[in-house]
Amino acid sequence: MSTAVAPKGLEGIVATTSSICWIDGDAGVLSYRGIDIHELAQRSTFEECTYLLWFGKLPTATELAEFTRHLSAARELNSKVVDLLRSVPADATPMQVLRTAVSLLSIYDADEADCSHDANVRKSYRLTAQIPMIVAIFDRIRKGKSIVEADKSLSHAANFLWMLNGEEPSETATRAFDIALILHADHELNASTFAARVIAATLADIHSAITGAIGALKGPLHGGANEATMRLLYAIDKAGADPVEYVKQMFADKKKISGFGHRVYHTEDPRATHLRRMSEELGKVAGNTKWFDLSRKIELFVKQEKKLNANVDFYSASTYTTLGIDIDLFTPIFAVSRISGWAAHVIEQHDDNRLIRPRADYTGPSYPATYTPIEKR
Ligand SMILES: CC(=O)SCCNC(=O)CCNC(=O)[C@H](O)C(C)(C)COP(=O)(O)OP(=O)(O)OC[C@H]1O[C@@H](n2cnc3c(N)ncnc32)[C@H](O)[C@@H]1OP(=O)(O)O
Ligand SMILES: O=C([O-])CC(=O)C(=O)O
Repeated sequence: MSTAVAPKGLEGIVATTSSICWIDGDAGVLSYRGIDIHELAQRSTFEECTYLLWFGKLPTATELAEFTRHLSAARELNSKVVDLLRSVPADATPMQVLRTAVSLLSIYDADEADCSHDANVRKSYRLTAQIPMIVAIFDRIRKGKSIVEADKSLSHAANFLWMLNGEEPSETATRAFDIALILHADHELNASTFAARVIAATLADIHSAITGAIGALKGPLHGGANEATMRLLYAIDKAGADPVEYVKQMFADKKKISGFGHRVYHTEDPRATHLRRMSEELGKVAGNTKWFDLSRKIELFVKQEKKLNANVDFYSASTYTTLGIDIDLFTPIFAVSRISGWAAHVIEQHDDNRLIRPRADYTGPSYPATYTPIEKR
């Protein structure tokens, strides 16, 4: 066995084969099953991308209609899960609640322990339909509003906005949200997907894998960075500060700027290109480009000073704020989309499984260390 130690954080290590997502971090290319993300963002829908991720090809019109019907039919939540959403403290964060509710879902899922391909696909439909429901229902409960029933005639994006706001979303908001879902759907072996695959590789069920993935997504170095970005924008705005001076001070204090940098991209994150445009366009439609303008000033300065590019989380912050979405829903909304990629990876892992179990380079006391009896320590 090789004794070479992998680079810290496993940077650059190829840990598995996968046919789902291909990234060229130097050229700024992201593709789902080989299809460029720019083309998908312009021409596809979240439903079609999810089909592509799960089944490895674009659907025919009949296949897409069938898939969409299955996905919307799965918009059902066990009443025990709704009871949980009612019983948690109103100040619980939506990410805490989502992680807990997805874990609870497994108890009421008829296929829970079945890790066969077909059972995984059935559970993937359910999880993909249920995660947005959990996010929307909890948000309404904590605000003292009545729950809005799912509308099975609406698209995935429109139904989420409908259940969240209780009013039919505009076409502009629905399409913007759908594009955001497309952009966030998968990203190869990012931390949450890798966590999901490690869990799945023990032959644990998909709910366990997705519960773990949600836990990994929550961190500010990963999906939590979209919330952290918006908190930064609010802090600058509230202080009435010059964004460049504010960020300069953060650099001086050795603080990281959320929404910048990436382990794989060494150039523009192709998803940021779309989110930047959406942030600006939605701001213009809403008659308020304040958050876009502030973001752009920060982006130009960070790029100039540190050669760091905005990642997917940077402009999703101002985009979601302009869509009227609360800050602590940003990371749950990442999960509303990423469930499609997580599911694809769990299915792929279970279809050709081997336990994932690397080694550690031991740096503790040398062996054999003395066991001193407790009374002599
Ligand atoms: C969906 C996603 O998960 S996208 C990523 C979301 N996360 C963020 O936006 C959080 C901010 N960004 C970061 O923390 C990092 O860029 C990560 C976590 C995304 C990538 O991390 P790594 O590949 O491990 O890079 P690492 O953190 O080692 O950074 C390398 C160097 O760039 C600096 N750097 C990287 N990102 C930033 C940043 N956002 N702000 C300031 N400096 C940064 C580091 O301080 C480090 O500098 P040093 O070599 O002088 O110590
Ligand atoms: O790939 C990564 O490390 C993080 C990321 O951009 C994502 O998960 O979308």
